[in-house]
Amino acid sequence: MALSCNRQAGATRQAARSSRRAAAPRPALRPVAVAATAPARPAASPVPASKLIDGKSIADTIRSEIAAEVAAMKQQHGLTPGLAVVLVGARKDSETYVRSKKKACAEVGFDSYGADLPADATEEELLKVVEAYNADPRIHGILVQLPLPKHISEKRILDAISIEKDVDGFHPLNIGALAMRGRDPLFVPCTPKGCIELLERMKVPISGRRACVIGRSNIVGMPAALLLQRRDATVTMVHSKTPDAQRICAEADIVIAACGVAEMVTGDWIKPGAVVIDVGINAKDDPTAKKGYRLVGDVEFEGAAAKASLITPVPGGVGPMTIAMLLQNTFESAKRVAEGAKASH
Ligand SMILES: NC(=O)C1=CN([C@@H]2O[C@H](COP(=O)(O)OP(=O)(O)OC[C@H]3O[C@@H](n4cnc5c(N)ncnc54)[C@H](OP(=O)(O)O)[C@@H]3O)[C@@H](O)[C@H]2O)C=CC1
Ligand SMILES: Nc1nc(=O)c2c([nH]1)NC[C@@H]1CN(c3ccc(C(=O)N[C@@H](CCC(=O)O)C(=O)O)cc3)C=[N+]21
Ligand SMILES: [Mg+2]
Repeated sequence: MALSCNRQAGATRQAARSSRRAAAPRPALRPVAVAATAPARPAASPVPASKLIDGKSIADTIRSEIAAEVAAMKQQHGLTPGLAVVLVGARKDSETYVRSKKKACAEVGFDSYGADLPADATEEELLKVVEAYNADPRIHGILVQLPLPKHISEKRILDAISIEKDVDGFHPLNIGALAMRGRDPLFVPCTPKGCIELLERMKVPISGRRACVIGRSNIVGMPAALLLQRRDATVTMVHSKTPDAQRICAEADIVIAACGVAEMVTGDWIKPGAVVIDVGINAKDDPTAKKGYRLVGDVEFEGAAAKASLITPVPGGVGPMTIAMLLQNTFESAKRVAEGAKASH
């Protein structure tokens, strides 16, 4: 097992890289010249920019807001938020996500800690790591990257994470509070929280609207539906046993697609003018792409965009928001410590 911390060389290197990036001049907004040489999207795409929800750019804004708050926290309280990311095994996609989470931490000024366990690590070994992080005052958030290898009980591991450090928001006590009126969870799961944040920043009204959530997983669909309901939407969840999912979806003003089936939601599923949030991340073979594949969502983008008033792209939609919300949750956790606030459950 390798326990590591990026405080020294890693953090400095990342900070240097991010400040270089921040210093790089942005191209001036000159529509005529720009449009003539470099259209914002490929010319083949009929989707106008005014329909796009730019998750990447909204996430960048949130990250710079957090960076400023972290600097103030360091000054006022001498406290640096710390996030621990635990990876078991070596799935390529998980390694990529964990890397981008640690990089995002460094860029906003957090310390990040990591444990990389081999794929054959035992449940007991993983529990020991979680317990060490629960007890470590430098750490305000613990994320155990999912999925875990089959021989380890996700339930047992997620239940072991201290709810005060459960920045993924997956602990049953946090989910339970999310489901109940008059209660507030300590943390809301990052991906659904990011979906709502996109709707709010785009000024999409939620109260009184019909919403359809496609998928009911513990980490995306179910908490997304709870969040919409808390904002007074009338929510229908559809799943793999729903016979008429398309008809139900076509009545919705807001669609959150999280079914894990590439491009399943076509234009026929979308009511004219609806707002479409595509959570899906799927690799699709594409011989013209550098890696031989490209990422597509659970929504067939161009067909759905033709009907929608607003739509998130993949990549560049919900994904970057998930990471921004993870940073936000970790910051909030550190702030509770800084302010000595007792966790309210
Ligand atoms: N952008 C991001 O930050 C993140 C993206 N993702 C992506 O979001 C998607 C969903 O992830 P996750 O929730 O973990 O996936 P899961 O596989 O855990 O859940 C998928 C859900 O979709 C339902 N479903 C499957 N097939 C259909 C169908 N044909 N019609 C209707 N519903 C269906 C399933 O139904 P049932 O319950 O009956 O099995 C299940 O509830 C994936 O593409 C994943 O890669 C996930 C996490 C974060
Ligand atoms: N404990 C835990 N918490 C998670 O939050 C969690 C997890 N396990 N397991 C896997 C899923 C998936 N997930 C994503 C995060 C960021 C992007 C993301 O940044 N996507 C970019 C592109 C990424 C790329 O290019 O590969 C985008 O959509 O633009 C995607 C997916 C978090 N998850
Ligand atoms: Mg899953």
